[in-house]
Amino acid sequence: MWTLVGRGWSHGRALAVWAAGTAQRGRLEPLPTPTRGAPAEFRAWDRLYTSAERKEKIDMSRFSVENIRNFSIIAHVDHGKSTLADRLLELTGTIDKTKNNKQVLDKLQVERERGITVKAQTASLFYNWEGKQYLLNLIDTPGHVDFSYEVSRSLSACQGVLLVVDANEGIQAQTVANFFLAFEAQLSVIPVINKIDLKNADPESVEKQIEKVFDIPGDECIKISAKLGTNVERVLQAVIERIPPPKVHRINPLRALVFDSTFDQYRGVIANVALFDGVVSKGDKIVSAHTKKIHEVNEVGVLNPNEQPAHKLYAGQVGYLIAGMKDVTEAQIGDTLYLHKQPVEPLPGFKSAKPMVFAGMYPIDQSEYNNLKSAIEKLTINDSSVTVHRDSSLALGAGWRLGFLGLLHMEVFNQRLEQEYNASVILTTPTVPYKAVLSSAKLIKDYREKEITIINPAQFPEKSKVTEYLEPVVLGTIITPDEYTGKVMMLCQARRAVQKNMIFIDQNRVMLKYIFPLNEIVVDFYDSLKSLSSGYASFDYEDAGYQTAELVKMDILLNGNIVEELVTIVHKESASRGGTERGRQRIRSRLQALSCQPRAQCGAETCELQDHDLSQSWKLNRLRHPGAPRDKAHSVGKAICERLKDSLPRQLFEIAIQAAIGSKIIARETVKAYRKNVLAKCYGGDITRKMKLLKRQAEGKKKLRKVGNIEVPRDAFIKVLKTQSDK
Ligand SMILES: Nc1nc2c(ncn2[C@@H]2O[C@H](COP(=O)(O)OP(=O)(O)OP(=O)(O)O)[C@@H](O)[C@H]2O)c(=O)[nH]1
Repeated sequence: MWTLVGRGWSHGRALAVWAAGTAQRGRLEPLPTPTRGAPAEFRAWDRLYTSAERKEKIDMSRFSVENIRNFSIIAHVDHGKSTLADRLLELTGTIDKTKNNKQVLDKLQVERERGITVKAQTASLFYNWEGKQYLLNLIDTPGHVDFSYEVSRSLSACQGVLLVVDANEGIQAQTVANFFLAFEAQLSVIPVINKIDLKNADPESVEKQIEKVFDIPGDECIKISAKLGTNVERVLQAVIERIPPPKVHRINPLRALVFDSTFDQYRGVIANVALFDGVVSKGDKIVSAHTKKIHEVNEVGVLNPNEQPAHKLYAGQVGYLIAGMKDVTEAQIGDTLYLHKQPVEPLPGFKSAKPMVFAGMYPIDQSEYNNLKSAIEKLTINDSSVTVHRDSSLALGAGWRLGFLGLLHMEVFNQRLEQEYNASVILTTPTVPYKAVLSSAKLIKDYREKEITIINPAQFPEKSKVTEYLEPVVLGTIITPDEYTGKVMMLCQARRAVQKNMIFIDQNRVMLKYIFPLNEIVVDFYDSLKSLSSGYASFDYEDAGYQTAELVKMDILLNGNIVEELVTIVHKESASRGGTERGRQRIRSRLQALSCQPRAQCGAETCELQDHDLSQSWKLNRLRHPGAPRDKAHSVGKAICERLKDSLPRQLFEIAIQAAIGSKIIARETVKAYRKNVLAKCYGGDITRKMKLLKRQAEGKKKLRKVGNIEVPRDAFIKVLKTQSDK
């Protein structure tokens, strides 16, 4: 069905509109799989017009509160949430059943390219069962730890969840984290064991794991294959039977929670709302509890899964609302909306997301500053977990320091800026938020606080100004097959982690809990864990506050000039100063446990330590291998110099890359100069003439080296810290 037909639309007119839209926006957004049989290209055109112009409004009053179920699908990465959502959309007739329905709710280009969900998506399904028509509001959530904020927000609009677990992989770290989010929100949990069609599927043992870890009786698990559609109908029935309807009152004044929002450049903010009380319709004057600003509602509706305008939205329902909000301050996620002159007690809202990594973001060209500013503002409406502070750098000009929930989140945000807003940026080295406790009353007065948070390493205060430094820590959960436990523990110790707990979740799978310094896991811990466990171990973490740490600022210099954007804060391990006898004793006993000898006595070509990140096991290394890096700062400095060397293009002059702590150089690499063959034209000839030419070339290079501007490529900053492929 092509919705433009019958409304005075001709193919020609539609084409003109398409052309205008394309020219204005530069390109069309990637499209979800066409629904209701519409050709993909036509679905693009209909985005240019308000939903009201092209669709009949639906009457939502036919769904009484008792016939509404609001639920999320939660799971570990790749356990099949979006595939299950596809089947539920098909079963309820929301989309046509075609072979092309693959992760229909993953609408963003970045989601399609990376094959992961990064943004929670809502879909309202209409389903007839036992003679009653039900409204099932489904929210498909991301699985990756960086996007768990999306999960917790989605849960606020729900009364239950489908907890999907892969029948082959079993319970993984994000399964545990997501279960506890739902449990703490007191939601009904329906365990769904997916992928039973796989050859190695073992649904019975996964059932036992669910019983043991979550205390849910095994017979409550529904075993399905989302891919083949096996038993998916039972999931819908369980949603109706086991998830309670929302507890709301339609006769009370309006109380709507904004749990998500997106930005449309033609219509402004589209707020996703869950109505806890009352009714809302077009023309209503609503007030934001946060800004107290009054807005007139232009459109309300449900997502089916595309926008479907409705006459009204009623308490208990989940839908969208457009009210002419144009900027980020007017569209706060967690805000409560109420009717003008009918104030209500605001809903609790959400804990704001706590950024885990910060990085500087600058326009490639300063003339692009305003465009980039507006793009960042619009994208932060779509992704409220990003924090933005203004910043500037000598080399890169005016920009911002942005806070993200992890490195993947940072990369996805960057990719979305490029794909959705055509904005290219320079991103600087990511860092975690350290703290420093200031030592003197004068400093405290200057900074206006005793404890400052350092989100830019260039502003790291010297040791003389502080009484102590603090680093952020997280509580990490690792689930691994038992055979890898030893290696996993070694890796954790090398990352300065402290073990808190260890339990067997079945005969051969272990769940480990560690307190990690955030800095140790944020970049490549996950990759190391995956590689040492042949991909079987999974990892999730949550904030656990701060701990005292010995930190030092490490500068990176290119031909003697500090690259401010690459300044790094590193942990200075006690052993760098030789360590204590107790420390050395502990290391010896660890070596003993590994049946390994210290230093030169270790004759093994490969030993257990070498299977994982050797540079991180520096303490043990030093004891075993003479010449191993002396401390953490040395190994980090060396690694940064090496990676920078790989990403810097050769120039006409030599480039010295150095890592320094204060005035002490701790690592050095050299990028050799291109060498023009100045002797090419000398056929035979006098040796003194050749020497003269070579001398002149050397002098020229010396001069060039002094004035030469070393260009650091845009992606070099990320490459410097990130050695391996995407998480
Ligand atoms: N064999 C089999 N494969 C499945 C099944 N369900 C999902 N898959 C596959 O598993 C992969 C991941 O599926 P998704 O639905 O994207 O998983 P997800 O949990 O939504 O992933 P994220 O949103 O990135 O966390 C895809 O390749 C699916 O085709 C199933 O029942 N059987």
